[in-house]
Amino acid sequence: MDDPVLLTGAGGAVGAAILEGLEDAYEWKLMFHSPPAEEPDHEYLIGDVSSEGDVAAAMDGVGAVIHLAGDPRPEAPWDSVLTNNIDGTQKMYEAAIDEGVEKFVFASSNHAVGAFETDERTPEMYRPDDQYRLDGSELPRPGNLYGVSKATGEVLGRYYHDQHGLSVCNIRIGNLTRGHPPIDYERGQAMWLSYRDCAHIHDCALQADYEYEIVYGISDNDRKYYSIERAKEVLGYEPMDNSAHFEGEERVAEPDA
Ligand SMILES: NC(=O)C1=CN([C@@H]2O[C@H](COP(=O)(O)OP(=O)(O)OC[C@H]3O[C@@H](n4cnc5c(N)ncnc54)[C@H](O)[C@@H]3O)[C@@H](O)[C@H]2O)C=CC1
Ligand SMILES: O=C1O[C@H](COP(=O)(O)O)[C@@H](O)[C@H](O)[C@H]1O
Repeated sequence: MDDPVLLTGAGGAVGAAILEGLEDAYEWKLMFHSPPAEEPDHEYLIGDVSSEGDVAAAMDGVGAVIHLAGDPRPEAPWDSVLTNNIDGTQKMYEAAIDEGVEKFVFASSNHAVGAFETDERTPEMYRPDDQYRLDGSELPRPGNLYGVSKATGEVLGRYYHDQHGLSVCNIRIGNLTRGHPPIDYERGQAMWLSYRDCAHIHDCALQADYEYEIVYGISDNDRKYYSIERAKEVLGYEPMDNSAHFEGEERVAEPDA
């Protein structure tokens, strides 16, 4: 990727994981919602993804996009997800088409399919011996309006890919936590995404060749109900981490060589 990569939501947790892992791998153009506490080492701008003018300025001169900006709260109200997540993502796609961007990586979420976790399936589906898997080919099944907004972002990508040909990768991110998996939270351990695996899967999504993809962004956890086979096959994703390698905050096993 020779042209700069636009990273929206650069000031957030996922943005931090990506920048920590891939700081020198790309020429970054960062978009923040409010001024960052420290002066970034990369080109940046302040803007709102629901503003056509801000988005056009952000997109100017970039060859690829990682779109993270939005309201990440599972309990977010409709007004917020409508503006920040749905309208913001549609404006990002329009501007990407106008700019001739090649690749668009969208931060989707486990909550786009949260309602597959029925009373009958849980908590067994969170456990290592359970064989239930979602693989990205299933229809969205959100359990909240935030999940609806993420499913809508995926469908917007489908539309802009089919009509305009840009490559789109939707990463249904699990639960990103720094340093160790969530503690005393089986669901979170089953969908843990470590910081370095987060950076790696986004790197893969910038490098690989594909048309339109939906993949799960989790580490290679023994507990899992999301298949990572599609991410491995299409993107070349090779996760390093596994929530089973931790007891609480402490790492008790190393990744397989
Ligand atoms: N952290 C996680 O485990 C997961 C995150 N995601 C998704 O990844 C993305 C990033 O999430 P996090 O970094 O955790 O959230 P975060 O809240 O730490 O970062 C989101 C960033 O987007 C910015 N933002 C919000 N609305 C904006 C707008 N209208 N215009 C411009 N910027 C705006 C915020 O200022 C913030 O810096 C979100 O889209 C979220 O839905 C999906 C699944 C799991
Ligand atoms: O999409 C997201 O998912 C993670 C995990 O969901 P949770 O309901 O198990 O906490 C969430 O932490 C994050 O805020 C959200 O953006």
